[in-house]
Amino acid sequence: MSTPAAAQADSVADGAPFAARATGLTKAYGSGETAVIALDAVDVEIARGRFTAVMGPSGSGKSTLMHCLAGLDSVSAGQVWLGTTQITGLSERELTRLRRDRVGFMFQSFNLLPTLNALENITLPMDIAGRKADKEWLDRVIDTLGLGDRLTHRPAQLSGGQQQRVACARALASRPELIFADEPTGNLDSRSGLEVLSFLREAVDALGQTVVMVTHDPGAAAHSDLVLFLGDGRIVDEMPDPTAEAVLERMKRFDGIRKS
Ligand SMILES: Nc1ncnc2c1ncn2[C@@H]1O[C@H](COP(=O)(O)OP(=O)(O)OP(=O)(O)O)[C@@H](O)[C@H]1O
Repeated sequence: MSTPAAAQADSVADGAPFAARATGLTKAYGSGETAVIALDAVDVEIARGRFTAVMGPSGSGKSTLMHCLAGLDSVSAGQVWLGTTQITGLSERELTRLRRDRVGFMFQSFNLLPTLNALENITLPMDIAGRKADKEWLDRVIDTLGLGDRLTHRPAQLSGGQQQRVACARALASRPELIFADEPTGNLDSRSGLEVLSFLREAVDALGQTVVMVTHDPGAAAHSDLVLFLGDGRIVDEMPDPTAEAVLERMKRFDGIRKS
């Protein structure tokens, strides 16, 4: 979403005021009478250098929105841009390259490789792409995430919170334009979850990254700058500078609609 502050913070390599943008984004699964409209003509702008949370009831289209914005899923209608690049219409090969070069992902399951140590896991996507890490940036990410003394540990030797921090460092390592996090605290105890949220916040505030996070947790959403609320495949509300209480109250209104 555009705000004056976000517009000012726009120091973008490719000159686009938004990290991602969609217009008329529609996604249908199946066809005919059994078709499910997961996203219904959504217009959305993800401000650069900001932390955006996406919330809404189960089945409201949160993951679908994230997947379509990240070029992980095709759209049925509408346009999606990453920076100034229109990604709708790109070939699968072009999309793979774009995701690899410009997008970072964090999922609920950390997807770390058990035989590699923390540092090897962090640099794996770049190693696969044949790219050299920017050492200064990598050191800063590792330092910010407090992983300096854990780099030679394998995932089994790390706590859940530490593993998720490694996954966070992996998403940040190539300095992507945009990081998508899908329930990044879903599998963590509350202390580790809080740690990861603080680091995502830090990635935005100290490192200037852009983060989009799907979550069910009002406490997690309270770490963001802006919450987008999805209902039945549409963006039905938004809340700048959210608090956990205000988000919870807003979510209750979805329950009220369902029960009435
Ligand atoms: N591959 C698929 N095939 C058919 N329908 C799908 C598929 N993926 C999602 N859907 C449907 O699209 C709608 C939106 O799903 P989506 O996973 O985006 O919701 P969500 O808000 O992320 O839900 P949750 O909070 O439960 O993860 C749902 O009705 C879902 O059943």
